[in-house]
Amino acid sequence: MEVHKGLADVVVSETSLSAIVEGNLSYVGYNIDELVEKNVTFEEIVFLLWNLRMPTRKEYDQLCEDLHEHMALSESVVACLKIQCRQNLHPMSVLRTTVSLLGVFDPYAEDTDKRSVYIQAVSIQAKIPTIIAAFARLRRGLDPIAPRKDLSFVANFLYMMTGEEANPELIEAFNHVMVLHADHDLNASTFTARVAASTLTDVYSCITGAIGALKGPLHGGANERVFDMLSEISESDPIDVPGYLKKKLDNKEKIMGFGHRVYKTEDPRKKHLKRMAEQLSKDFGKEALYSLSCEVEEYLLKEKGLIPNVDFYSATVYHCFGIEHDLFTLLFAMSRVSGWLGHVFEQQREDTLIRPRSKYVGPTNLSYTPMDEEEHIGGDRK
Ligand SMILES: CC(=O)SCCNC(=O)CCNC(=O)[C@H](O)C(C)(C)COP(=O)(O)OP(=O)(O)OC[C@H]1O[C@@H](n2cnc3c(N)ncnc32)[C@H](O)[C@@H]1OP(=O)(O)O
Ligand SMILES: O=C([O-])CC(=O)C(=O)O
Repeated sequence: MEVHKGLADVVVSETSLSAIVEGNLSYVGYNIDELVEKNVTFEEIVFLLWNLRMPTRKEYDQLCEDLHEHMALSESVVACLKIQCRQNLHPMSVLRTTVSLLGVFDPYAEDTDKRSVYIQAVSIQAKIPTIIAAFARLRRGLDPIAPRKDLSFVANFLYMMTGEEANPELIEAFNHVMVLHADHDLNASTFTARVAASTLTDVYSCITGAIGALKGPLHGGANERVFDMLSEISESDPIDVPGYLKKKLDNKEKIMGFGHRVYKTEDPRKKHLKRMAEQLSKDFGKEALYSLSCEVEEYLLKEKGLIPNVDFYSATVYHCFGIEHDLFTLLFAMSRVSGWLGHVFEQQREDTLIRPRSKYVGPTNLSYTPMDEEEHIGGDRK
């Protein structure tokens, strides 16, 4: 039995959502560079990933209306968010639990007809920004701000965070970040969502599992750790980028925001995020953070041939948006849920249980001895 550790390079399904070909990333055939350059809205990407084509004006307006209709949180959900404002509970755990809770309050959560599944998906997609913004405010002792029907998905999120309408440049930049994070082949959280969907479980269960997988530091959780690392370097006296990184590499520690299972030369999202990080750091007086990031990138490329992944410059971008660093991965989830849902639909259509094999390497031919008998072979039960 050949073992494919980490399923590296194993193709386990077909998809029409996103493709990584020769270092380029496309969604349903549209290169992300063009989607960013032409300012395609995040709502268009949501439609694209769920329907495998771009919307007509009528379909687009309908999706925006559906999202607006489902953005608000019930009092019960807000009450549960308040309970979760205790220290030491990671915000990604709050998001995971709250999305699961949405299923508890949805009377149609177990329905599997097309319309119900669509409403479940729209409800999850629409409520995630409201959950994040409400939690961010509640834990600071502030009241949540209700979403507005006249604002786009991105503008609404920024508004709910602060109570003020963001300026158009900021909305455009945030929209780019959302577009860039929407889907990415069979990454770990998407795979989690698809494995769950393959058992024909409900949509809330698929997305709850995916959030849990994205939280990990080897996946989406890396963006938060990137910020921790940059802060640690910049707070040290004297600042010694090569010394800091060399020590980590010598200790065989992974540098967060670097390396990728698929990309070995360049992550096509990086150039966009780096450009945004440069611009936003100028706009918000965070140039030192940006130049430190560049120094880290240069050192790791030169010394180890390591390349930044999507999480590296997104940390600087999110920081410039004024987002607290333990919320960074939640912003990733707010975008990626569009891809997860598209993959759940695709997996439901495929209708095949995902169930790989493992190679057994444990002990064999043991003979059972009841625990109360004196002579025991097993250590703990002696
Ligand atoms: C949205 C996302 O999920 S993007 C990824 C976010 N995760 C991170 O940024 C965490 C840091 N990165 C990593 O841990 C890895 O690069 C992963 C998990 C992303 C990919 O891992 P893999 O595909 O398994 O690559 P693998 O671990 O085999 O790396 C190959 C070599 O590069 C090294 N390497 C890879 N990434 C890093 C890193 N970030 N820091 C130091 N060394 C690294 C490995 O140690 C290994 O070296 P070796 O051949 O001398 O043993
Ligand atoms: O594809 C991966 O393994 C990780 C990644 O970059 C993503 O999920 O965006």
